[in-house]
Parts: sequence; structure tokens; C-alpha cells
Amino acid sequence: MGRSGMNATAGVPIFEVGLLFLFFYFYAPEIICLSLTGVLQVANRQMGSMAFFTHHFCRGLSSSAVRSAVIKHVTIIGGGQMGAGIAQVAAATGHSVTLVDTCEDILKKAVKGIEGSLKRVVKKKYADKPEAGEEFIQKVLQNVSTSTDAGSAAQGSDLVLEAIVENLKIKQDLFGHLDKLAPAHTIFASNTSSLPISDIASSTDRQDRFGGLHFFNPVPMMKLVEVIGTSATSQETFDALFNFSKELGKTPVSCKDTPGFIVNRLLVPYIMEAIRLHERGECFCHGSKEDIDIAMKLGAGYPMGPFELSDYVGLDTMKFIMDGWSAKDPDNLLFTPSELLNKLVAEGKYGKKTGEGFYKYK
Ligand SMILES: CCCCCCC[C@H](O)CC(=O)SCCNC(=O)CCNC(=O)[C@H](O)C(C)(C)COP(=O)([O-])OP(=O)([O-])OC[C@H]1O[C@@H](n2cnc3c(N)ncnc32)[C@H](O)[C@@H]1OP(=O)([O-])[O-]
Ligand SMILES: NC(=O)c1ccc[n+]([C@@H]2O[C@H](COP(=O)([O-])OP(=O)(O)OC[C@H]3O[C@@H](n4cnc5c(N)ncnc54)[C@H](O)[C@@H]3O)[C@@H](O)[C@H]2O)c1
Repeated sequence: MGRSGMNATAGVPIFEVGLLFLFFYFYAPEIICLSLTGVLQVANRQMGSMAFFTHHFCRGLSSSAVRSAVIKHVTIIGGGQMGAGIAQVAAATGHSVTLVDTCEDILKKAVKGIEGSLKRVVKKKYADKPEAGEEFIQKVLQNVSTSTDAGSAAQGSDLVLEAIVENLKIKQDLFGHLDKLAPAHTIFASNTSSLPISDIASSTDRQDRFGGLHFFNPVPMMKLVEVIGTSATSQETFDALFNFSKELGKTPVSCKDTPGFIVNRLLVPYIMEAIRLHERGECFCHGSKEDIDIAMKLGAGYPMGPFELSDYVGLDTMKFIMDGWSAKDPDNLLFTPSELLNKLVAEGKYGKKTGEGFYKYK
């Protein structure tokens, strides 16, 4: 048989195959891991719960498995304004996306919102070619599927990105659960506005494959993504998230895992000071929110004033941010809670999404 070690019955060159395996194991382990994960995922669907096996089998290869991770299949959890927006831009740039939320009604609304937003994009981008525009919309929508089962969606994903409610415990519970189900190579990321990424990641055993991807609202229009690495995030994971942001047509900036990263570190105190200014009635014409909005738009060149922007972001999200930060740093005057903000939220006035916040939208 000689050196090639050909198996006489099966006709398989065992020695060459062995060499090939060793080569990929040492130089391109991700190929082995992804192939095995793919095979096991097919088995998963056929045989029920193989996820546990997939997860633990590939774990040994995991630390190097994301060396040059390619993100193609994305699960986005939370189909609200941010999740739907991220799903839209990921699908529009050729990624296959599964959008997950708690019930079908929310998912239907999210897909309708994506379609509406795509129509606005197409109106500009394909102004002279409406048929090509319609074709583009259909193509993008075909890249989006929906699910109420985060666990099974995660099993086929290269990236799981959450955009659910701004609550540490709920985010930790979600990722702790998904960590047991997702393949080893899957990167986890959070779109949190204000929570430490390392705190969210601590509920998993994949802190090296965990980072932050902070998008801005409205996602289809806003060009920035803050990419956050913790002290445990591997360089490979960070690079994969950074490249993914570029693939989405965004401009990524690199951030440390510090409160508010870059933008919200500056934006939160600004918005809260505007609200306090209004509460104190210090401005010239009765300190009206309308005046403050006009002043900041015309005087500082902002596209929206602080009250318009608050209503756009969602007052519930703002309150989650403020409560979290003031609990952590109660003596910091920048994080003093606002009675007005708390009152509006208690009344269910969350801004544009509920029809009323600082302003009325009905
Ligand atoms: C206390 C805590 C506070 C901090 C909270 C932090 C939150 C978070 O973590 C960080 C953030 O996101 S911070 C927030 C960061 N975000 C900001 O700071 C946002 C600041 N605001 C802006 O940049 C602009 O006002 C907008 C771009 C929103 C709208 O543009 P505009 O010129 O004022 O007015 P327009 O007439 O409406 O739209 C014009 C055209 O734009 C297009 N288009 C718009 N929306 C679209 C969509 N969803 N889809 C597709 N396309 C969309 C469309 O072509 C439309 O034309 P159409 O004929 O109407 O279809
Ligand atoms: N609103 C903004 O401007 C903005 C900008 C950047 C980042 N963020 C962050 O993005 C996240 C989402 O914000 P949003 O404004 O899209 O909120 P949203 O209220 O519009 O949407 C949140 C969605 O998550 C769903 N959800 C909640 N818990 C869930 C769970 N366990 N599993 C599946 N789905 C769940 C809700 O049903 C809802 O549809 C927050 O962490 C927020 O801080 C918000």
C-alpha cells in the first residue's frame, strides 16, 4: 500500500487526508470548526437537540476559530426600532437575517416597518428606476426571516446581536440561555446604549467572542457604529465586528467598554441638562421645550432639538439609561433623575413610538 496509506476497501487515501486535517487544524481551524458546525447543524435539524454536542465539540477549537470570521448569517433579537433597522441594513447588504421577538404581531409590524423604510430609501436611490427599486426591496425582504424562538435562530448564526430592552438582567438571561445553544464560532454582540458590555458578557462562557455593536437611530440613515471590545474580547472577534460594520456601509469607531462609549457619554448629559433647563424654566421665553429645540437646531446645527430627539429615541430607554447610571454613581449631578421624564414614562408616554412624549404625534 506504501506511504499513501490507501484504504483498500473504501479507496480513501488516509495518510493524505490525515495530513490535510492536520494542516487545517493548525493553520485554518475555523474551516474545520465551521464545517463540523455545519454538519452538526444539519444533524440538529434532523435529530432534535444536538446543540449541546455541537457547542461542546467545537469549544476546543473555539479560541482560534474566529481568526478571520466571516459574518454571513445574522440573528437579531428584538424587532423594535433598532433591531428592525439593523436587520434592514444587514439584509440590504446581502446578509441572511433572522429577526426575533417575543410575538408574531411585533414581528409583522417590524417587517412592515422595514418595507416602509426601504421604500423611502428606494425613492431616493432608484428615483429614475422604480422597477429596479421594487426588485431591490423584494430582494432585501427575501433575506429577512422572522422567529419567536431565539435559541433555534442562534443555532444557524455567525453573529447574534441583541437589541432588546435596556435591562442588564434581561440581556444576561438571554445570552446565558443562547450560550448553551449557539455554535462555538458564533459571535455575540449587544447594541446596548449604556450598559457595560463586560457585565452582559459575564453570563456566557464566550467572553472572547463577545463585543458591543452600538448603532444609531434611525439605523438606515445614521452612518456611525461604535464597536466595543472588553478586556476579554479577542482581536479576531473585534476585527470581525469592525469589518461587519463596514460591510453594512457604516463608519465604525473603536471604543473602550466605558459608560456611554463615546457618543452617549456626551449626549446623555446634554439631553438631561436640556430637560432640567426646561424644568427650571430658566430660558428666556418661559424655558419652553420648543425654544430649546429651535435654539439647538438653528444655533448648534443639530438636525433635531433635544426634546425631539428624546421622543425619537424613546423616553423609556432614556429612563432605563438614567436609572442605571444614577444608581451606579448617585453623587454625580449629571445623572440626577428628572421628575418630568419619570412622570411621562409612568404615564406610558414613551415618545414617538407610543404617540406622545414631550410632544404629541397623533
Ligand atoms: C438620556 C439618554 C439620551 C440618549 C439616548 C441614546 C440613544 C442611543 O444609544 C444612541 C442614538 O441613537 S442617539 C440618536 C442619534 N440620532 C440622531 O441624532 C438623529 C438626528 N436626526 C436626523 O439625523 C434627521 O432628523 C433624520 C435623518 C432622522 C431625518 O431627516 P430629516 O431631514 O430631519 O427629515 P425627514 O424629512 O424625516 O427625512 C428626510 C429623508 O431622510 C430619509 N429617512 C429618514 N428616516 C428614514 C428611515 N427611518 N428610513 C429610511 N429613510 C429615512 C428619507 O429619505 C427621508 O425622506 P422622505 O421623503 O421623508 O422619505
Ligand atoms: N432607541 C434608540 O435610539 C437606541 C439607539 C441605540 C441603541 N439603543 C439600544 O437598543 C436596544 C433596543 O432599543 P429600541 O429603541 O429598539 O427598543 P424598542 O422598545 O423599540 O424595542 C425592543 C424590542 O425588544 C423586544 N424584546 C424585549 N425583550 C425581549 C426578549 N427577551 N427576547 C426577544 N425580544 C425582546 C421587545 O418586544 C421590543 O420589540 C436597547 O438596548 C437600547 O438602549 C436604542
